[in-house]
Amino acid sequence: MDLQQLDLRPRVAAGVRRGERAAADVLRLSGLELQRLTGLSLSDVQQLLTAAATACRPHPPVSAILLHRGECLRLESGLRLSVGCPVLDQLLRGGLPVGGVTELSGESGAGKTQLALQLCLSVQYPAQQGGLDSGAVYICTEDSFPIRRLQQLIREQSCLRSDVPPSLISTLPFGDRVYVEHAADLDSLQVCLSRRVPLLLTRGLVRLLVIDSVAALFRCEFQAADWLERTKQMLSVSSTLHRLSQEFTTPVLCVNQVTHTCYLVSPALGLAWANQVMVRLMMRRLQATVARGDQRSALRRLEVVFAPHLARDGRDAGVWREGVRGVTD
Ligand SMILES: Nc1ncnc2c1ncn2[C@@H]1O[C@H](COP(=O)(O)OP(=O)(O)OP(=O)(O)O)[C@@H](O)[C@H]1O
Repeated sequence: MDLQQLDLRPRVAAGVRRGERAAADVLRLSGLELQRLTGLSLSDVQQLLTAAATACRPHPPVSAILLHRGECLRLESGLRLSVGCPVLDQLLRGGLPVGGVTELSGESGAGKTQLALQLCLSVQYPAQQGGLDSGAVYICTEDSFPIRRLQQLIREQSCLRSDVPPSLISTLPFGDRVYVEHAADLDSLQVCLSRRVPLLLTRGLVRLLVIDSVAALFRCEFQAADWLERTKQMLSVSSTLHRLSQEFTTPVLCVNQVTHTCYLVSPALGLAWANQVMVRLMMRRLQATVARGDQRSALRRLEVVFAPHLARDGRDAGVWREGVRGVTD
């Protein structure tokens, strides 16, 4: 934000021109430093600081009455994006939280991509059906986007979502509202997150951001000795994701891989990344199989590893033609 754009008294504006600082820089300086740089009095510096702080604040303050009337979506902590399956929604108390980063980790073939695709369709339903009435942006980092599987999931929506009137399902342009991006390295990811994704969010075209997978980028770009740079880049990506999620009340889903150490399977990227996610889910592929009609599936288990609002728990599930569904008996 340019300080010249602020609504300032002429004397203060003249002082600002002498100081040649941006609004964010001004807030990092003490009152005395600002007085020295601008030649302004203490009360003028106070006015300058108030104007700069107001300009830098991303959201206006919210009063209790606005919250009570439900007029501030951004602060409604209860808002969730349904997974599209009542059993899994029950585990997640309604689905993914809209403000924060959710990580879904698991071994190859566990079904992470299947669940992520399902969320890209679920987000398109109206709020009454657990959606957010908008599209999704899906950033692939390693594999190409599974377009044929997405088409199959779209065809099978009426089977998965028997709770939704078929007339509504047939009117939703599912395929048109999944925006696919490819980011093969960290620079492309940052460009995508800082330019293209905010455009889609600002225009209201998407209300879900998926990165599949986040580990791939950090695994291939850094050697063990580059841990400091790797951590810096990881924090930079995660802070961008948090900002987008908070600013646009949008759930962010990061698919992550796992590392095997002795007999332990743990999510990749270590503690530095673990501290950046709000909800960590883990999907496991078990030995047993389950049947449903004419279909068979390897049994999966979706577990909550940590979340501020959820207990550690899990549900069994299967991956079917129509998508991922919890198994109840
Ligand atoms: N059309 C389908 N019908 C039924 N099950 C399917 C279908 N397509 C994929 N699956 C199941 O999903 C599994 C693949 O899941 P998915 O691609 O989500 O794995 P992943 O956890 O993302 O693995 P990776 O980390 O390797 O990408 C397959 O092994 C299969 O069991």
